[in-house]
Amino acid sequence: MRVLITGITGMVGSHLAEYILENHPEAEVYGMVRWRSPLDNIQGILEKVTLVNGDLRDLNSLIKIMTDIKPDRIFHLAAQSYVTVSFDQPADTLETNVIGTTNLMDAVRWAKIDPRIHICSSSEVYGQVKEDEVPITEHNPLRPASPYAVSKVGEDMISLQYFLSYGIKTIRTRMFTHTGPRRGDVFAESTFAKQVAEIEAGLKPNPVKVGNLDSVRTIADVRDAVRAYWLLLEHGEPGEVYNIGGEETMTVGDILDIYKDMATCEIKHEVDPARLRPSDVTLQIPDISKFQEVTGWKAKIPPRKTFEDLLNYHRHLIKKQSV
Ligand SMILES: Nc1nc2c(ncn2[C@@H]2O[C@H](COP(=O)(O)OP(=O)(O)O[C@H]3O[C@H](CO)[C@@H](O)[C@H](O)[C@@H]3O)[C@@H](O)[C@H]2O)c(=O)[nH]1
Repeated sequence: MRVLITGITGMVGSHLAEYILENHPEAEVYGMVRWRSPLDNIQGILEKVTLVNGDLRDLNSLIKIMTDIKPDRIFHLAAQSYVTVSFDQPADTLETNVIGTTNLMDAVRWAKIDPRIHICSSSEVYGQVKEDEVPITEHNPLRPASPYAVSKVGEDMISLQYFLSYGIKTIRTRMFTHTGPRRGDVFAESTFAKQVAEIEAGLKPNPVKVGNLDSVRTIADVRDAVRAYWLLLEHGEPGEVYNIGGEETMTVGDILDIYKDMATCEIKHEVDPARLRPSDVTLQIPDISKFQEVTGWKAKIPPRKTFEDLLNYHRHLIKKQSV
């Protein structure tokens, strides 16, 4: 079986590749990279995967990849995934996420192949829900509150349309917050961990800079998330959409408190107005029963362990950089 991962160099893509290599040795893993993608996250598996050059904005490059590899499964993870940046660069976000996904599916049509395709939509498509609208099911209304969220609605819907029009076997997930080692340092729980590690190492003054600490999230570990994605393409129904996420609910402020507790010195914090968004999504609690019924998936790693591993990841990077 040939498996193609777009976004293999990112946090999720790299963990997914490792999961497949370890648990499904019969699979040949291909990863799509842009020529300038940093390969740090996949250093340990470079000899076990085949990298192919491509760009979501370049249809020809995708057609070549599909024709050459003829993947049986595609995990489409590549995206502009940062909400804050999407407010500054909305068109760029829409182009990568919506046009890029459309190109990917057109390439599959052109190559006349019939893979099962995981489309990574997002919990952000539900936007700001009301208190009586949680837990969020797949039937909640879509009220995107950022250009990023709009781009994920577009990606989600175009993938459904390609299934309805052409029978392309897209299976969509709306993943709630997932994190762990290798998480980009722009996201809340990762920037907090990095700043704590820098303060511990004497590289940055106290306090930790923060944005809105009141947002409610559930946390899933990225290593549980990639196992969920594998199960999705094994057991999910083409054309369907599934919520996936963690079960423990907490505020972003609670996450900061966990790091304060783990830190080797006293940590203060301060709100940085630049970290506040024009509109924020402050309540995200998923109902994941549809996905669990189909796959039997259950998270194994508790959030505290996830945060500990993420903090240690940043501590390790800082140590490496200072050598
Ligand atoms: N980034 C960031 N967010 C902060 C900060 N302080 C507080 N926050 C708040 O923390 C919440 C989470 O923000 P992010 O970590 O940037 O993630 P997100 O907006 O929830 O989006 C993430 O999850 C989605 C669902 O899985 C993903 O689709 C998306 O790509 C991203 O990974 C938001 O309410 C944000 O305002 C900070 O210093 N930085």
